[in-house]
Amino acid sequence: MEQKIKKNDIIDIDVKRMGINGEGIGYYEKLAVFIEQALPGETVKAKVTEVFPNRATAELIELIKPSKHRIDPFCPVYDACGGCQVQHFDYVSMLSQKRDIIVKSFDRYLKRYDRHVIKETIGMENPMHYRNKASLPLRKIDGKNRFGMYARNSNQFIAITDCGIQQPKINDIFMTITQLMDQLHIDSYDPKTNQGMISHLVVRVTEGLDEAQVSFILPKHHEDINKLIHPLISLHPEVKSIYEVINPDMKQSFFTSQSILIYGKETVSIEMNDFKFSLKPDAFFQLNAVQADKFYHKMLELAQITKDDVVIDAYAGIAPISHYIGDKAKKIYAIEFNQDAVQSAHISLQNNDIKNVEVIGKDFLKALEELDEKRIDIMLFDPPRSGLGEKTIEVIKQFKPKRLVYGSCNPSTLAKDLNELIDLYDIKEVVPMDMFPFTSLVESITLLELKTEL
Ligand SMILES: C[S@@+](CC[C@H](N)C(=O)[O-])C[C@H]1O[C@@H](n2cnc3c(N)ncnc32)[C@H](O)[C@@H]1O
Repeated sequence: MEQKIKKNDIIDIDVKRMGINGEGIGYYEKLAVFIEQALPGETVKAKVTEVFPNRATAELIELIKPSKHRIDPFCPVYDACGGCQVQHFDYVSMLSQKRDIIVKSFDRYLKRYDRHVIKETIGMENPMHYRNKASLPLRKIDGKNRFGMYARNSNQFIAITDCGIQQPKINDIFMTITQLMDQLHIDSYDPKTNQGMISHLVVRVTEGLDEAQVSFILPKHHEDINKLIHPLISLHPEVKSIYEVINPDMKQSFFTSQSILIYGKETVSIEMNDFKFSLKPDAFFQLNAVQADKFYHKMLELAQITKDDVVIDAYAGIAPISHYIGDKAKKIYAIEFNQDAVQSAHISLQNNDIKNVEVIGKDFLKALEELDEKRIDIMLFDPPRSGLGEKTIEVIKQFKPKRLVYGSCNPSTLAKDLNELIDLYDIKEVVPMDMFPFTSLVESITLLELKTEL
């Protein structure tokens, strides 16, 4: 079908809602047009950048009628950097947009549901400086090593000096390391020229115990990396753990099996809800600890666990959910396939003297296949963005736990998964949770109860 608009057309358009990537969406002759940085309620002039059969994209060129919720972004490189998507929208309005993104996903993918089950988004009192870990590329620019981010929708490097969503200590450590590299003539690796030494830095800082872990990511081993250790720890004694990670192709994640401890302890410690967690560099830990604590408490509240319940903590990471449940359940199986996370979970459960959790270091489906347990009362899920998927849903239908608590970081896969479960389960409550302020990411927790009439 021929579209009414074509590339480079300039259009005036009313923005109706926000898409999952934080863009404004308006309709031109029924065609959805996605406009970056346009806000719901605005009328804008936009230049069409691409036209596809079912949608178009456009670039905002003028605000004809701005939203009263539009604000000035706090970050000087916000327009270029791809890290945040919604700094131009006031925080409280964005919280209700996050709920709306879930509503729109449910409208699209669920054959039936009651909108009232979706509650208000739980936000942060102070949404700045929440990230406790950053994995950033390095580049040498005008003779100096810099850390940065990639530009929106591209791999163009944008140098930064400070980031308002990272904890200040992370910014300080990045700054110190790049300055030390300048002094010691250690260069950032440049993939275009294949020259230099360090391609990325991963820095994690821990709440409560104020420890830091630094991982240098290098395409190949280099002895000179050791020169950075002593100046770094004398300037930042909180750095308790340093790794050299050899990653020749950067295809998958930063961490590879060649992660070598070059200074200090294998793990750093974080305190949350009176638990002390020990983190290896590649172990998943929620990036926003303040919200993570609320997230786990909410999961626990919705799960309504009793002393007789056998519980599965699926996609467990270092098993924080199992820690929060602790002796409220009869038995908990924490299932996680990342071995760094599994080791961290074992150490943490032992340190916190939690005895009724069995950590199974396997793929979720394999673990359930081998599980010698006839009855599972409650399953708590916290999967990656791809959601549960068909096979996991089959397993749920086979075990039929009385209650499912589903922590999700992707409203689309959540809605698709729920659609496969609603013949067997009632959706009782969906609680959106803002784990990543100033981004368009939406997390939520859903409580499902097995239908009683079945
Ligand atoms: C979103 S994280 C949640 C971790 C944990 N619940 C927390 O709050 O810290 C998802 C975890 O699932 C793990 N994972 C992903 N796919 C898996 C699978 N098929 N089987 C077991 N674990 C898996 C990942 O390694 C990751 O640690």
